[in-house]
Amino acid sequence: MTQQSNTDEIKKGLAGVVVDYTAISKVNPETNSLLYRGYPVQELAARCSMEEVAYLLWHGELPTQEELAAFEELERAGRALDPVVKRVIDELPTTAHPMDVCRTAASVLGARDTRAEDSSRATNLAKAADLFAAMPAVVAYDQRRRHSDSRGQDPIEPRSDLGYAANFLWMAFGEEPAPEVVRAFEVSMILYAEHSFNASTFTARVVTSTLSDLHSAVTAAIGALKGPLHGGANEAVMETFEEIGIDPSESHEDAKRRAKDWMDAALAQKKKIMGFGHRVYKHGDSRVPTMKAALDDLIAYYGRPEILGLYDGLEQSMDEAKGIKPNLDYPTGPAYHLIGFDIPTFTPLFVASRIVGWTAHVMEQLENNSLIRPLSAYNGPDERHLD
Ligand SMILES: CC(=O)SCCNC(=O)CCNC(=O)[C@H](O)C(C)(C)COP(=O)(O)OP(=O)(O)OC[C@H]1O[C@@H](n2cnc3c(N)ncnc32)[C@H](O)[C@@H]1OP(=O)(O)O
Ligand SMILES: O=C([O-])CC(=O)C(=O)O
Repeated sequence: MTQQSNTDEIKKGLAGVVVDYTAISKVNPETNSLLYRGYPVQELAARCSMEEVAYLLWHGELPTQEELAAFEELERAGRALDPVVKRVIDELPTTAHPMDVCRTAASVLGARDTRAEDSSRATNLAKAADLFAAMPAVVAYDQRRRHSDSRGQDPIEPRSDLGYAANFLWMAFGEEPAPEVVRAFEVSMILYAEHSFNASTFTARVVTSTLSDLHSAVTAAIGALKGPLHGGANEAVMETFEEIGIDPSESHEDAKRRAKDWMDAALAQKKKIMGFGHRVYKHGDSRVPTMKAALDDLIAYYGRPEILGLYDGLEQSMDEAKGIKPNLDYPTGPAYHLIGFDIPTFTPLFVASRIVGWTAHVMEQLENNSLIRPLSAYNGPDERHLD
């Protein structure tokens, strides 16, 4: 291959490159749709629990009642914070970003897993279910310890009478959450669970393609999700809201006006606005209407119309100025804020959900593996010699 033909083939950021098949989800920007194993994500979000969706993504079919009961039992049994993970977290400074804490926890759980070198499908399914069950306690405990005095706040014991989403909120806040809040949170978890070959999932597949283990793939994927061009954008959205200023006594219209002014000034300075744009969807993210409806429910439940004013103001002025639409991180940011999570916890919430998609892709990659190793076009100095 000549240098010239090599260069012609370069696709920066792999934009538009199809690298493999997947049967896990279908992102279709033409129809603005997202299917998990063939089911529209909107239908799943309206009718299913997070546990059912996790089962579907891993197994390819929704569980029967018996299969669901068995999976729920397994998930509930694995919720407690691992004592070694707790000790390691306690050694980390409370200034550590919660994504670094999640990444460390995934790595510690891998090092403690006696099945580490077994990558059979049955073992990987068990490892995936364990990680899915374990991560909420990590996220919840880390938020609690960051808001306590130097002795730390004890983790809240999980409740086996609550579903995945309700128990997650219980462990984070120590209060039984209202059904409206649980439902909105569960919808966000379902929407975040899977999205084909996004950057973090591709990272997991690259690691898996070397025949490394599932926990290594998830640990690397967490690192990829952290960046603001990917999962980190949900935190950046809320930082934007805070920069504009949140005033619960303000009307929807006043908040909207201030948000529009902020956006016009930011775009005039050519700033990139987090929570807008997408590599695949160019006419709007298929998941946003469903998450926006969940956000509307939270705004009504908490009585916070000014949040909607900020949301509408930014969205409208971005649309008018550049025609760029919000992505899923745009409605989840204010939704998590209303629920009571602090901003650095937002991307770890994404982790807890996306563990499902990452691990489904780990198993799919192994079913028909080929080492992922693209080529590069060299543009460094010509050959030279030491003399
Ligand atoms: C769950 C998720 O991970 S969803 C993604 C979350 N990430 C964000 O919200 C970060 C903000 N958005 C972005 O940075 C981008 O839209 C990305 C990275 C998501 C997608 O990027 P790409 O497909 O590479 O599009 P690209 O960055 O080339 O943008 C195309 C044009 O739109 C502009 N644009 C895209 N997104 C934005 C944005 N959020 N704010 C301002 N301008 C934008 C670019 O500046 C570029 O303009 P130009 O052609 O005049 O240079
Ligand atoms: O698909 C992408 O590039 C990013 C995204 O929306 C996701 O991972 O959910």
